[in-house]
Amino acid sequence: MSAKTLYDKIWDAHLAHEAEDGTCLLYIDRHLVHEVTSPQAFEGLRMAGRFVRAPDKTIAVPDHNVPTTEGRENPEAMTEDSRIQVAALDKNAKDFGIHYYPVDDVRQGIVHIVGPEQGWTLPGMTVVCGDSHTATHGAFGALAHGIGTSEVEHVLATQTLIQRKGKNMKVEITGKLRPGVTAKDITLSVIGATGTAGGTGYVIEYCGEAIRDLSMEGRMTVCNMAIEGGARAGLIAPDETTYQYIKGRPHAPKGGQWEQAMEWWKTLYSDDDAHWDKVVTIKGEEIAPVVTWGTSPEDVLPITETVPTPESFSGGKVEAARRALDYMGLAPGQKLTDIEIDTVFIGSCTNGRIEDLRAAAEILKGKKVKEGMRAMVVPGSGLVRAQAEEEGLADIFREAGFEWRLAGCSMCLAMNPDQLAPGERCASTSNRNFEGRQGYKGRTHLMSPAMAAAAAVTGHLTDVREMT
Ligand SMILES: CC(C)[C@H](C(=O)O)[C@@H](O)C(=O)O
Ligand code: SF4
Repeated sequence: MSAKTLYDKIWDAHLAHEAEDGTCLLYIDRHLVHEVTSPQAFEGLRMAGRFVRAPDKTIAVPDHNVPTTEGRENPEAMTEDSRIQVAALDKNAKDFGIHYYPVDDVRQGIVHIVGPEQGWTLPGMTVVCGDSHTATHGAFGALAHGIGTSEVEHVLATQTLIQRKGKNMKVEITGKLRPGVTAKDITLSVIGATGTAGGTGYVIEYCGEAIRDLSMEGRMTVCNMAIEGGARAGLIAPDETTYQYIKGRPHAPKGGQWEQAMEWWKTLYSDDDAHWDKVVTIKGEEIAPVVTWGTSPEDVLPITETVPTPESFSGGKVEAARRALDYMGLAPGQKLTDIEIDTVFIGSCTNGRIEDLRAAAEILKGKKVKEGMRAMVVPGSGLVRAQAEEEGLADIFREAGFEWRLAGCSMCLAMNPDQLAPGERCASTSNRNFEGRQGYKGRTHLMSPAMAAAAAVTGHLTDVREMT
């Protein structure tokens, strides 16, 4: 048998059919559903008189539209569009008998945080969700594809997905990270190096010592942004860290089933002589705490740098950079640490997990946010929130002047009440800095939770290494 990558192995184990032209039918183990991309899919089923093929493998949770303030169960708290989408998910979950975490359930949260937390996401699985950041689940060594609404309907009805096989790309992060450098800096630096199209057509497997050293939270942060690098999915081979995280979670296998699962999980690695279509290697020691300066996740630089001149780029990127600087209200040559901010958002499926909150609280302990700063922490799930309260993190945030919110996508995207006003500038732990992403004419700088906390205190983008 020829050598295989981890991607090849999971793919082959789920291949139900391959047509002559290479179109394949993959069996899907887990289907995660949120309120934005599912209403038409369920409507399609209803109109065709079909049902959900595997309701036990289908898990729904509202996250994008939900307000993050107290009293949010009240329909009045939402815009009409949001209300309709959330009400549709409520009804569809009940009508079709799928697993559901409604807005008043402590387990509710961002779909990509809830899935792993509840033990739905397991190594070697195929996972889909009508959401581009499904890549997050790849941190468990699961093949996780973001899909569109028509595909959501197809998976609901058949538990299969039509796909073509992607190419294999290896991203190796060697050695150790330096102090102050986190998973977010890894994933942003990879995109900085490869560009937002660098992964197009590929499934990326992240490996190397710096990846192995990451917690599951950190690995999820890395895989979450595989999609921003253009890849179809991101993967990390499971190991002891993975098994420890999974063990005992509500839907994780137990007893004999655990042993059986482990037999399969232990085979989930890329063979030494497997073929890679593309390889990128980055030295862990050379990664710095980074921030984005522009309107694409690839517009990333170490915090010690200055805003680039558009002419320093080539091709179409010259004009793109000019436009980005204009939108961001920045001047070439300006020190990144001189950029003043008025808003801080800590949360999202990239950085809304307990470890992220711990890292931010560590910086904020005994400090106050800069006067006039609007700073909020939005835990990625109700359980993350509860744990943070138990650990005393919520008190640290509140005492520092942060708002302590309920779980949801929140200010990661402008689909709910948490938004930037035109011209506002945000230090954000989310994953996208596109024009208008956090609100019309809002300006976003992406960074790690520790860096965002540091900026909240000083009022400008800050090198977290100077905050101790
Ligand atoms: C709303 C949803 C379809 C979208 C996605 O696919 O990623 C959102 O989660 C995002 O992050 O932009
Ligand atoms: S937190 Fe942001 S990136 Fe993640 S699913 Fe929600 S909107 Fe998308």
